[in-house]
Amino acid sequence: MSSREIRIATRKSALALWQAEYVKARLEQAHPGLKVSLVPMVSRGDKLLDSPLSKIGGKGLFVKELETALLDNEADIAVHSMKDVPMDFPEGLGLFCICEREDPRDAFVSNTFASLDELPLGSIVGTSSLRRQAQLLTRRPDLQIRFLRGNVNTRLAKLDAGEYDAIILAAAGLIRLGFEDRITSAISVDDSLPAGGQGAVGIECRTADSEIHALLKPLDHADTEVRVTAERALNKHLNGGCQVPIACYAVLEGENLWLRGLVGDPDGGNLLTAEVRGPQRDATALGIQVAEELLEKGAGAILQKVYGEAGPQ
Ligand SMILES: NCc1[nH]cc(CCC(=O)O)c1CC(=O)O
Repeated sequence: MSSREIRIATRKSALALWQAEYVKARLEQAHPGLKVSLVPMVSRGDKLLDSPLSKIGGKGLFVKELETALLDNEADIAVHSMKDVPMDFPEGLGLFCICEREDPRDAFVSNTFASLDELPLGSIVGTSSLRRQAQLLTRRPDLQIRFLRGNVNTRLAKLDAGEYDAIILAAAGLIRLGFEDRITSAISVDDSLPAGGQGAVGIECRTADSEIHALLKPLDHADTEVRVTAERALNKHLNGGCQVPIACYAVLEGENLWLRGLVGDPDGGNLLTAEVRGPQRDATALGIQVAEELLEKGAGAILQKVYGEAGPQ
């Protein structure tokens, strides 16, 4: 390999930096002697942490600055949480690597109560995810959902300050940042179906940079890739992402893939579900099939209501 350096564009949040450092370490391990550096940047989404994401232009905000750095040749790769990566890439960029998935579940975090089931009537739960809210309120219509954004540390601090009886976060983020002991209980995917791509890290780079593609190869995780491919196909067909009340989760069963999808009214009480089993090689078609089934069941009206309030994602 050449002696060129790989520059990683990354947001400055603790989780983004952890993920960038993780990719740096994996690249250095796979290619001894390779030079890898971080190019930290502040995204517009990071500057507007107090507004609901859906109201300020969607999660694409976090990705745009990184993509501009790639296109301007100020960096070579961008490391993303797969659940935050929009479905379509700008001309000249694409996703060229998906790393092994961490725990994909949502985590229940509380200083007082052991699990969702033990929350007293009317408890205050912090989350700003419409996906989590829809599933929580369907199961527990008595709960009061309160807005909660900010990075993982901020969210934990708000819980510790007593603003909430419990909060819901992705287990993966907590584990990566060394807060695994804050996970009071992991919520089964049967009770809170994750967001597409949750727990997986992906790497975006220039389509034409075949030298980088080759260097990224050892970080590919085939099982994760096929699962996330099915989940993203579902999301894409529904025009969604993690700021809309869409959940989807794929697992492998030998040669087959089992994909579950869900669209829920954020106010609770109306959860539409669909699932399919089929060959792994049909991952994209299976994602579209589950999305179609959700649309047949009325997902369009729920999503229209959300998009209507927030504008397109
Ligand atoms: N939406 C923000 C976000 N993007 C990725 C993660 C966690 C890590 C992951 O899912 O890979 C989180 C935090 C959360 O949802 O609690």
